[in-house]
Amino acid sequence: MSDASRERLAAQLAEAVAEALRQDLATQERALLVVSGGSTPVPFFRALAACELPWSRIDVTLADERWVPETAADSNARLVREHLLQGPAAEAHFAPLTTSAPTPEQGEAEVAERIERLAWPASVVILGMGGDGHTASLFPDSQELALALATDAAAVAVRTPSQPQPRITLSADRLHQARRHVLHISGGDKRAVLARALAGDDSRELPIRAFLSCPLATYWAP
Ligand SMILES: O=C(O)[C@H](O)[C@@H](O)[C@H](O)[C@H](O)COP(=O)(O)O
Repeated sequence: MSDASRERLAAQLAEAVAEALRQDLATQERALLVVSGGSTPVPFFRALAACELPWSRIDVTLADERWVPETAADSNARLVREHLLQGPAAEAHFAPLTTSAPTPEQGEAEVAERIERLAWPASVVILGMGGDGHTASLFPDSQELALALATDAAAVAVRTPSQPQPRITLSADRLHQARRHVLHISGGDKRAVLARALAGDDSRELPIRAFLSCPLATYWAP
């Protein structure tokens, strides 16, 4: 593990994402960035927040979220607010993926309505990946995986035996529609999972496979 190389990678990714947003904002009024949660994006969020951008013209949303209040330690919305929406970047319009409804199934329609108002198609989708090949909240053992891979709905509530909380995820279709796709990962374990995904043929085993031909620009550090 090398913190310095992860920081360097985060800075390179931030510059590439900022450039993509600037490019799109040259021809459209607003641009949308879709980010992932987890631990990997934190240095990227900080580096992007430091980039000079017309933040008030940028929408930000998440690829997925745990159905927890924003005060929870593992809320992706909290992560985005604390590390990305800081300084001038606080001017961005952020659309979280949770509501006050007790379950994601009950909140799904309101979330879908909220995110439909954003500047689709997204300029960039940044995906993470877990050791089981999941990306966003498309887990191999999600009960709704087949639905989330096939539906044209924007967001899907998911129940996953391997995960402690219910979640909500953007559908594969909605994520596919973005202009640019990035996979941001670190560590030898994840490189090995990606190699398996590149060699395999079933998105139900390693859901990241559903994005390999987007094309997916991989940002990896040891
Ligand atoms: O909120 C999340 O957890 C993301 O939805 C998930 O898909 C994440 O990108 C991977 O699990 C990688 O997480 P790490 O960056 O923490 O390894």
